[in-house]
Parts: sequence; structure tokens; C-alpha cells
Amino acid sequence: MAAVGELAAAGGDTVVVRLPPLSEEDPLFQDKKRILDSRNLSCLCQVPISCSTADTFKLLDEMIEAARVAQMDELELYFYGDDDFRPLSARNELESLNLLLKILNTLLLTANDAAKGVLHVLHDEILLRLRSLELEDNGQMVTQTQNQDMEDSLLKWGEKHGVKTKLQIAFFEGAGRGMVASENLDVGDIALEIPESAIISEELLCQSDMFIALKGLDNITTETVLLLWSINERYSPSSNFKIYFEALPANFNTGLSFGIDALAALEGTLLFDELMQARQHLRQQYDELFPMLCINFPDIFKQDVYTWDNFLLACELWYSNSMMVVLSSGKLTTCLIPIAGLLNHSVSPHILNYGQVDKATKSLKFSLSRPCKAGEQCFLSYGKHPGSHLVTFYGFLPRGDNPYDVIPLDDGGWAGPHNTIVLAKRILIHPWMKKMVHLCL
Ligand SMILES: C[S@@+](CC[C@H](N)C(=O)[O-])C[C@H]1O[C@@H](n2cnc3c(N)ncnc32)[C@H](O)[C@@H]1O
Repeated sequence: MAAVGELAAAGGDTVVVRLPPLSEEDPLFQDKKRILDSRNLSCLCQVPISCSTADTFKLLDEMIEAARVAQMDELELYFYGDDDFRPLSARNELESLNLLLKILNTLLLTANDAAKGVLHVLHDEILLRLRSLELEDNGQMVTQTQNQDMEDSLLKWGEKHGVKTKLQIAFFEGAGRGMVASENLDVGDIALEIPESAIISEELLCQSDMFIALKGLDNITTETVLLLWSINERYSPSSNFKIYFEALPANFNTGLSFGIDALAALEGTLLFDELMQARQHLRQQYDELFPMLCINFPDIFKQDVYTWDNFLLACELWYSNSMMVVLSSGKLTTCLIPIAGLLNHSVSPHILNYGQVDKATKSLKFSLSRPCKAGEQCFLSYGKHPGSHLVTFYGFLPRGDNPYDVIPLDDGGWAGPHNTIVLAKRILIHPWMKKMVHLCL
């Protein structure tokens, strides 16, 4: 949602803080409008420049309340109660406070001295609230790193290619590598900046033999070509991204490659069905492409490289490590991003908004939506995923209550962490998955 700020002089003594208006295209438009109306809230708040601090804070509470409603997603709306005046979720709260902060920063750029006073009060209070959010998700750091040489090479490679970072690589119990802040980082600080030229995206493909060979074929999407290209690159000694590929884990251990024992233990659960469907889909896709491509293009697709195991490994790499990014060309595309790919996920992340290459600097910036102290793990949001999706495509369950762990009900609604309806009879849950659903039981 783009931030909209406006410094309007209503008789010269008022500043207007304007949230982006609700979009009528939003499927939740009517519900959000109804909630705003019923609470006497508006996306537009007029703050008298002579307002007392206490009154300014009251208006700020209303702005935050309106921002929470405006930023609400379908699940937050479903579990929303008429007497709810609390943060709806860690993500919603971070989004709401950061949206207001962005609007106030824009207003401050053009404000006159009289207006600056009240704007600073609002701005500083939001920063204070962001700094005091108690959102713990500290993985236990085991060592600085396990494979120092490999990670050092990756960071040096990054430096050579223009990567700027205030993060270091460390190893965490149960999560592999992650990144920790090397200094105290505050809201708005850029923790990591990756030049567009260091991003692996379909734009690299255009000149490749593989792209040219497959261009005329129907039924092969650019994303599939990129996945196939990455299989070759991973094993090619002359790849420009050799160090990146070498630094990847040997196995991703996502649900897609769970062994027989793990699958047997999950039999009867919804997760088992999701895993089996995803694996079958990938196997079918592989069988449609191979051995056909090896026969038709033997110089490009070597049989010993394009095995089912390597194909599955590449799928796991793309599922667990890729990010959607809008490139400077304006194209939204799936990318692998060296070094940024080391950031682990949290339901209360430090980095929320990172999906757009800055056209001026031609770089992708990862700025903080909440502070991260030196030595703390810095988390990213991989998106609003339930546990089953995270296990299937990433191979882990996040710490803390995941608000996206919900189960569909027959009436079209959901049961989840905010709702204590008993659902045990609807799903057979293996003890291993207890964490995902314990709040529903
Ligand atoms: C983008 S990579 C992050 C870097 C990865 N930890 C590594 O060592 O290369 C995503 C993978 O990290 C792990 N991961 C990410 N967030 C996690 C979390 N909160 N808890 C446990 N594992 C996590 C999962 O294995 C996931 O598939």
C-alpha cells in the first residue's frame, strides 16, 4: 500500500495525516468500511498544531486503530471482535506503525516550523512504540558459524559485487545459518543492500543457450527454464554464481524430500496430503520434461545432471530460498538473492517490506520495520504462511504462535490461534505437528 501524506492548512493550524484510502477493489472493502464507521474512525485525521501532547496521543491511537483496520487481512478480519482494541497480529501492528511512520516522514519533508512540532511528537511516539514492541523470536545461536571458510568467501564475493551489509552470518540451533546484526539497528536502518546485478533472476537467462533452445517450446514457463538453468549452474565450474551455489546447504530437508519414516509418521494428517500432492505434481512435471529434453538437446541437458534427485533439489532451493522482487525494469519476478537468502523467517520479523529494487540505486534494500540489537538474529518475513506450508516448502515450523495456522470450517470460516473451537475430530494430528495446532485443540 503506497503511503500518502498531506500537509494541509485548514486555516493554517491543522495538519492532515491521511492513510491511503480504502480501495473498492479490496474484497474486504465493505467490512473494513463498516468497522471504521462503527468506531467513528477515518483514514484522514486532522491534528491541530497547537494540540496538547495528551490529545495528540489520543489522535495517534485513533490513527493506529484505523491503520490496523485498513491493513487487515481476511483472517484478521474473521477473528476480529467488536471490542478488539489490541494489535491484531505482530505483522499487522508492524505494518500499521510503519505505514504511519512513512506518512509522517513524508509530511516532515515539507512541513513548516509550526507543523513540525506536532509531527515530531507523532513520529517520535510511533518510533517509541515500535522500539518497545515485545516481539521475541530469538533462536539460540550455537556458534558464530559452522563453515567459516565458505561463509567468508560468500561475504567477500558479496563485497566484491557491491553488497553492503550490517549483518553477519551465524549458526542457529534447528535453523542452520541465519544473520545477526553486527551493530544496533533501528527502525528504517538498511540492514542489507544487494545490487540488482548480484540477483539471480530471469533477466540473466536471455543470453543463455538454454533459453534460446527452449524459447520456441510451448508449455515451458520462464520460471521453469530458470529452475532448469540453476541446476546446470550449481554444477558448473564457470558459473558467475559459483560461490553462491557452493555455499548452499547440501540438502534443504523440506517436506518435499521427507523420507519414508517421516511420511509414515504423518499419514492421515492434512499435511501428509499436502506433501503427497506437491511431490506428485513435481514428479509429473519432471516426467513431462525428461528424458525429452536430454534427447532433443543433449549438449545442454546432460543426463547425469538432470536427474530426478537434482530436479527435486532445485525445486527445494527455489521454494525455500527464492523471493518475489520487482526489478528496476518494473517486472515482478522470482529471484534467488545471494546473502539475503541467509535470513531466516519469523512471524514477528524485523524486515517486512523488501520486494522492490530501488530504481535510483539499482539495488534491493532490506530496511528494518523494528529494531534489532547487535548480536540478535535479524528475521525476515517469508509471507503469511501456515505451518503446513512452511513444513512442505521450507522444512520448519516457526517459533511463537503462527496466526496463519488455521483450519477451514464447513461454514466457510476458519478456526485458528485466536479461536478455541475444538477441531480435533476434523484432523488427525501426529504429535510431531502438535505445535502447529495446539492452540486449536
Ligand atoms: C532462505 S533459507 C535461510 C537460510 C538457511 N537457514 C541456511 O542455512 O541456508 C530458508 C531455510 O532456512 C530455514 N529456516 C528459516 N527460518 C527458520 C526458522 N524460523 N526456524 C527454523 N528454520 C528456519 C529452513 O530450513 C528454510 O528452508
